[in-house]
Amino acid sequence: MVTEVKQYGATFKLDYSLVYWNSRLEHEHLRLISKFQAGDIICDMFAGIGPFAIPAAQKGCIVYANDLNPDSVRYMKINAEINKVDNLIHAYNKDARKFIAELLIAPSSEGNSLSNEVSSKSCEKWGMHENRKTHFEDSCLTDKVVEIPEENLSNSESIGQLCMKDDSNLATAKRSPGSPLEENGMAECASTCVSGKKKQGLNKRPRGCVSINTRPWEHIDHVIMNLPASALQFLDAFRDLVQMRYWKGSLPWIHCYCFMRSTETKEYITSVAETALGASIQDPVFFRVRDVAPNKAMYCLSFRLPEEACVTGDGWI
Ligand SMILES: C[S@@+](CC[C@H](N)C(=O)[O-])C[C@H]1O[C@@H](n2cnc3c(N)ncnc32)[C@H](O)[C@@H]1O
Repeated sequence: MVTEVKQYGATFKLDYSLVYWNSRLEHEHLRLISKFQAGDIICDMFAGIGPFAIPAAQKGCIVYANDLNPDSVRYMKINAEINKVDNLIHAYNKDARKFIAELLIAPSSEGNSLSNEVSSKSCEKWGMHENRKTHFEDSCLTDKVVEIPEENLSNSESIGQLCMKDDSNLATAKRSPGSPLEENGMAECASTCVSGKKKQGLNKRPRGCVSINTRPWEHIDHVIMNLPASALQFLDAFRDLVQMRYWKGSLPWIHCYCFMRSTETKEYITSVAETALGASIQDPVFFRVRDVAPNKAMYCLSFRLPEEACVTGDGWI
């Protein structure tokens, strides 16, 4: 049965029989999003119909959101449109390991750039249906301008500080022609122009426009992993994935949801995460989300991806 629910000002259309929805997570969605800032690049590996992705995009974040369930992705796209943030959310329907590997894979060689034609094709594939295609093609090949209320830009994110070099050819991603990214159109459309001004149309460039051209293998601010029963095991996907020679700025925060039984400890959960990552975690932060049974609670384990888990040399794996 298709229904509509509201959370923190966003509307979500969904069919309970086809997709996951838990209204008891509303506070947790809000808590995590409160840590994001306009312009942040967010990667949601288990996005469902978008309860993290959509409010994050409403805040002005660029979101790469994935779910294995095609119905979830279908509703996520519908909800992105309903909430008018479809220009900030890039939706994928893949297994989470494949998704993160393809999103973060770095170019095989500098200067091996694909043509605009490839980017355009990728963007066509990204389109939800025919009448959206022009919009996505346009937005991939030119800057996108989105409307963000002034109050969503904090003082530290004044337009001048956020503004980066304009690069409307971001879509010409440096990929080898055989890359799966070419086929799937991943990471091609991250050139987003964020405007603090109200009432700006798509592809119009206002004065004071903020352009964010960072590609996901260069920088991601936060990764969300809300699949509490097994997200810890998915951390192995990050082993040797980020290449430090391409990475700009701090490594991402990973927010990995998990269950903890009363017989288990935070140290034990951390050790499970470290084993999966193949690296030690510095200063893990645990947040108790809710009790799910008398002896079992849901937690969010947050930590910065350790450099030890990344490729630090010049080598290409
Ligand atoms: C607990 S729900 C979380 C959904 C949403 N993030 C939320 O907070 O409500 C987990 C989601 O992970 C998806 N999922 C399960 N296994 C997956 C996998 N291997 N790769 C990607 N997504 C997966 C499910 O379809 C489901 O939508």
